[in-house]
Amino acid sequence: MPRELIRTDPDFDRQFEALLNQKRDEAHSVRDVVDGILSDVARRGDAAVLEYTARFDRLDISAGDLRIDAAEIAQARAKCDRETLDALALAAKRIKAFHAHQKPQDHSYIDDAGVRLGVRWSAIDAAGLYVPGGMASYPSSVLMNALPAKVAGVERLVMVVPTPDGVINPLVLAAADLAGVDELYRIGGAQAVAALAYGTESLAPVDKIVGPGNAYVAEAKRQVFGRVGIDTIAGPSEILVVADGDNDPAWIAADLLSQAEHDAVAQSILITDDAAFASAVADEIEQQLMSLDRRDIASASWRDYGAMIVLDDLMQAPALVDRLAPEHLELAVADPDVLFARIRHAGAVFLGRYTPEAVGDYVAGPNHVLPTSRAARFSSGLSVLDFMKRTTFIGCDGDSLTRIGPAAVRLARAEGLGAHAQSVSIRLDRGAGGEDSRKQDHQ
Ligand SMILES: NC(=O)c1ccc[n+]([C@@H]2O[C@H](COP(=O)([O-])OP(=O)(O)OC[C@H]3O[C@@H](n4cnc5c(N)ncnc54)[C@H](O)[C@@H]3O)[C@@H](O)[C@H]2O)c1
Ligand SMILES: N[C@H](CO)Cc1c[nH]c[nH+]1
Ligand SMILES: [Zn+2]
Repeated sequence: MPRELIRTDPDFDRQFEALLNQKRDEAHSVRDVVDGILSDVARRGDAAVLEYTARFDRLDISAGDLRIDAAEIAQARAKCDRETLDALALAAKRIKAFHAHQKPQDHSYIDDAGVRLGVRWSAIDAAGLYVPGGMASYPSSVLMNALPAKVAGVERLVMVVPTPDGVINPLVLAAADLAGVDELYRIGGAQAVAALAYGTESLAPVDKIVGPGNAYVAEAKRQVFGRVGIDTIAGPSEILVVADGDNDPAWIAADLLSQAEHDAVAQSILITDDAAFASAVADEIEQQLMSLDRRDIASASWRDYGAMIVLDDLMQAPALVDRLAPEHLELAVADPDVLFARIRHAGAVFLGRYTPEAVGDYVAGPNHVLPTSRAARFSSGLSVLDFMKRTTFIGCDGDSLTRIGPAAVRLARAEGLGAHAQSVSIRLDRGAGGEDSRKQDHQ
């Protein structure tokens, strides 16, 4: 049974704290296993990747088969039905349009001292896109990973996806083709993250690795950070639904199960102000589980990590939501904006009874690669900005250096860094601001 927390219970605060501290994806064993895989791939390259692929994905191949070639992609595309390809194209169009709005502008200005200052944005050269594939296949995650990178202007898009038993959903390859992925490899887990970070004989390293995945993938990204960039840690899925008693319990049950079915360590939480509604949702979940294909996964997730929280008043919800900082937050109430205005920490918010989280997983437009495990307190979902970085620039002429340079000299001396002081003062001493220096200014 999932946890039940009642606001009026004297033990509520302790129980809520325990819910917050429940660990789903940070087991020590995962950390050590990943550490071993990363160092092995760094040392032995393809040979190690092939061994782990045989062990974890039951796929015995040679190095020449790691990459998925254009012919296999074309064959896969041909196997997809027209309606599904059309749905994929609609999703791609909407995702691209939303992300196009995120493209940042360069800017520069000349300040009061006459110094030219600014910021220039540029794309990273090569991005590694992790598309999960262990327990389900995610064509939608191909689009969510690749399209922001394309909008940003990344030149080399390298996608990895595990193919358990050698099986791959053709729509995953069709999505990669549609999104303009440059290289595809049939590998997953920590070994794929290692290959992207360190490079192997078959795969040149990338600059940044993005994308969701299970606990092994999330931990591998944590461990390679620094050698390469990473996006947020998007681990096992989560949903928090804030719902009043006017909802249909079947709708809310379906929403909670939509994320529970991702992973036995996914988490679904209901917050309501109506105890009878909470128990109707719980009954409905048991009903719906019976006919769900992925009932084993979903019921394990609901049993072990599910929770129902009953409050006296839904206006108590925002403070709890902010502490939970969920990946997805549904506000299934008549006027969601009242609660939304009071909430700051959530990866993505779904407003009103007619916005199920699943519409955001596929076609709404915003990214579904979102921070999990309370990382929404300090990070955001995948965006165009994850594939770009800023370079600042500074341009002094003789006059402006004369204005701000003396303070730099003084601070450099205060830090005991004589060469720093000298590199500024030498220019001031030789007449910055004077006739000769001005001739070379701003060329
Ligand atoms: N947050 C998001 O945006 C988002 C989006 C989609 C999916 N997800 C999440 O991604 C996850 C996908 O997980 P998945 O398992 O289906 O696919 P996955 O591709 O993340 O993981 C599969 C890989 O895990 C590795 N692995 C499995 N067991 C292992 C073990 N015992 N030791 C070492 N490595 C092992 C294997 O290498 C395997 O190839 C789910 O948790 C789902 O909720 C999150
Ligand atoms: N809900 C997942 C993110 O947690 C994304 C996804 C892809 N397909 C279905 N769902
Ligand atoms: Zn989902």
